[in-house]
Amino acid sequence: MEITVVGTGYVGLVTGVCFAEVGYNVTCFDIDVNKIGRLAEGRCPIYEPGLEEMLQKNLAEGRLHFTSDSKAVCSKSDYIFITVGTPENEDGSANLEYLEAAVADIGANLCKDAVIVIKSTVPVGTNERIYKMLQDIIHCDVQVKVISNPEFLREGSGIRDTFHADRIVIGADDYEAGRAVARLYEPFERPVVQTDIRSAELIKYASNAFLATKISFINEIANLCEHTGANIEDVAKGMGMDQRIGSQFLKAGIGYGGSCFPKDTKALEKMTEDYGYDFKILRSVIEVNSRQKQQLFYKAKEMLGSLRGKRVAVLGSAFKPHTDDIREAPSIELIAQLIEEQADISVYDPAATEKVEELFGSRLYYAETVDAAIKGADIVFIMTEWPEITQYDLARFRLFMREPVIFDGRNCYSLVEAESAGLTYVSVGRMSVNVNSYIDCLEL
Ligand SMILES: NC(=O)c1ccc[n+]([C@@H]2O[C@H](COP(=O)([O-])OP(=O)(O)OC[C@H]3O[C@@H](n4cnc5c(N)ncnc54)[C@H](O)[C@@H]3O)[C@@H](O)[C@H]2O)c1
Ligand SMILES: O=c1ccn([C@@H]2O[C@H](COP(=O)(O)OP(=O)(O)O[C@H]3O[C@H](CO)[C@@H](O)[C@H](O)[C@H]3O)[C@@H](O)[C@H]2O)c(=O)[nH]1
Repeated sequence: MEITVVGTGYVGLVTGVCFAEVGYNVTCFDIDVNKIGRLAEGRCPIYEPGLEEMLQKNLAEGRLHFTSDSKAVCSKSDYIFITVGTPENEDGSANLEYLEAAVADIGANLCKDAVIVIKSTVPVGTNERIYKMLQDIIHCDVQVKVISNPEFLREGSGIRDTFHADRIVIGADDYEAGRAVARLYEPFERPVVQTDIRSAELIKYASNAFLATKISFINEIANLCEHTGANIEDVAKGMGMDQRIGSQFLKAGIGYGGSCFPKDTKALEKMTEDYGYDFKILRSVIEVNSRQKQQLFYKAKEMLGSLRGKRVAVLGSAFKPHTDDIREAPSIELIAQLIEEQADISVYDPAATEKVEELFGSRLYYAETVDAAIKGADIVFIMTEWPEITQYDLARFRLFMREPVIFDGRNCYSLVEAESAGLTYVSVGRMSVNVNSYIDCLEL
């Protein structure tokens, strides 16, 4: 059995490495020749716990291969998993140009029967369109099937999520072809949901939009806590213990970021618009998130006035811990606002510094430790709950900062500990200082 994975981003690499780990012969293909060169040497281009070790093991054992020659993979593959990016167009719709280019390449080179499995997140109807596209391109006498198999892994826990997936979703209009893909997943021993192809495509968007809704909902409740004096952590705990609600994705903060929720909620909104439907909840979820992302900045302005010339340390820039991904990270928007304010900015992140530097260059100071980032700072913004930050000794803020003022977007510390460490500490949905009026100054 020969499996090809097209695209070596997060999804492609984790998929390829995990299929190899359970015993398949896997070839990963990418148009990025440099990336393929590094991968073939066992060097992982992304920060993903456990991935590099598993990659090296499967390379050494001969089950995992990397190539930038699409002709070679198309001539031997039984299953071709497409995992290329589907980023956001300017109007919010999903950009399918990478997917179409990958399909055109496969179609032009395919010379044996194959099942094409689309793992990329794509709008409803795309798999059917891809099938038609392949019918037009393929010139050899081969049979091709197109199956939808959306991916649900999270960055930072991709390998664990693959081996412990809650479900594997397979969408197929050809039932037997769908079963064949389901059988590929048998070594993982996870539940499979097989549906028609359009339902599978929508399961992916609906799942992400629902999780984003939970986050925006709890962030709204957190904002209400700040008006009423309730404590968001107690409220979320009390809500989450109801099994119908569930405790996950009820952590209030500075809004969701990353390469999926922001773009997928917008793509779903655009898709519904195109069908002439007004998805009111989804529109609000997106609006609430964009307001939430600006919250800390406005809290700081409300409390301190102009930030011009202030020394500001931003702790954490990845969109969440255990990844170096900064796509749509709330920290990036904050840093841009701080630059506009002419603040003097230092940034610390244990994994994402290189990517932040690519964006902002010499406009920031890139610290290698929390100590170095906060030294001499007037204000700290906590943007990512890395263990290095949540477990930081609070006494050191007093030691290194002038008059420590901490704006914590991830509720990393207990109010009591922050107070006894002598910090002016502002978090989300927990009334440590009077910030009742800041919401009024948000004009979005
Ligand atoms: N990142 C995640 O955690 C995650 C989780 C679930 C689903 N998804 C979805 O999976 C898809 C991929 O996401 P990602 O974050 O892994 O993407 P990515 O941007 O990290 O990687 C995409 C890869 O595809 C390669 N590529 C582009 N065009 C190609 C072509 N024609 N042929 C071969 N390779 C090509 C790029 O060089 C790149 O290496 C998206 O649709 C995304 O929405 C992502
Ligand atoms: O209670 C919570 C949970 C998450 N977040 C934020 O939400 C964003 C997304 O987090 P998470 O879902 O853990 O990360 P992703 O890697 O983006 O994974 C999501 O997006 C992927 C791509 O579609 C899907 O495959 C996953 O199932 C889905 O969880 C991050 O900014 C988190 O800080 C919160 O603010 N509060």
